[in-house]
Amino acid sequence: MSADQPHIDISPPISRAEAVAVALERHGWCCYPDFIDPATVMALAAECQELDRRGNLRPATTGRAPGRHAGVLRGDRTHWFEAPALSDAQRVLWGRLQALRHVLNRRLMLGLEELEAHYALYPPGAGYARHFDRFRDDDARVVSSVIYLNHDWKSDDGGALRLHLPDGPYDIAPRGGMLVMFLSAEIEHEVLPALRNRLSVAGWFRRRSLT
Ligand SMILES: O=C(O)CCC(=O)C(=O)O
Ligand SMILES: [Fe+2]
Repeated sequence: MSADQPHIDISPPISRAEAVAVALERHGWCCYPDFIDPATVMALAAECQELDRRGNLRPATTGRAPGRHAGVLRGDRTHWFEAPALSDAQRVLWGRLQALRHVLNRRLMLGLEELEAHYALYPPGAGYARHFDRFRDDDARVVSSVIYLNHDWKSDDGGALRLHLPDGPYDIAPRGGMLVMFLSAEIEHEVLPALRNRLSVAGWFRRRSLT
């Protein structure tokens, strides 16, 4: 290679985070199995279940207005991560998501300044109707992420995340450790009801709000 040739290093192995950034740029979404290690997934699942046993998961709302009725739209119960007051398991996941934020900013120049995340538990039969993650009254959400915490999920347990892509619907089973990411303003999606509890951490990478 001559000295004046630009050298762009895209040779493998690229990191998982970089693979996610490349896929996001090309397709607007991506899914990455086993993105989070099984021990962390187990610890997060145990914590989510314990919070639910203690009544600390609350019926989810939609939009920013507190208490906005969501009952017909979504049936999950949630608990927000309250950084910097994070549990050990939350801190591991938070670190991975922040690392991802830096890579997305470096590779895609998205200007993502903040992260917000919550546990979500969908009891059997609960779903989330077709929607976009970007609110009408707040355009700060740029990239959505979901990490699933479900051990040994079977295809007939239901509970798929259905992405509505230009080519048609695409279903992703919520298997433990899987990361799904997509552009919040562009990919419409829904959660199909499941036969068993369906656990996850949903997160949003935000830029400074323009509205
Ligand atoms: O849990 C999922 O698969 C997606 C959840 C979702 O769409 C949301 O919380 O906005
Ligand atoms: Fe969503």
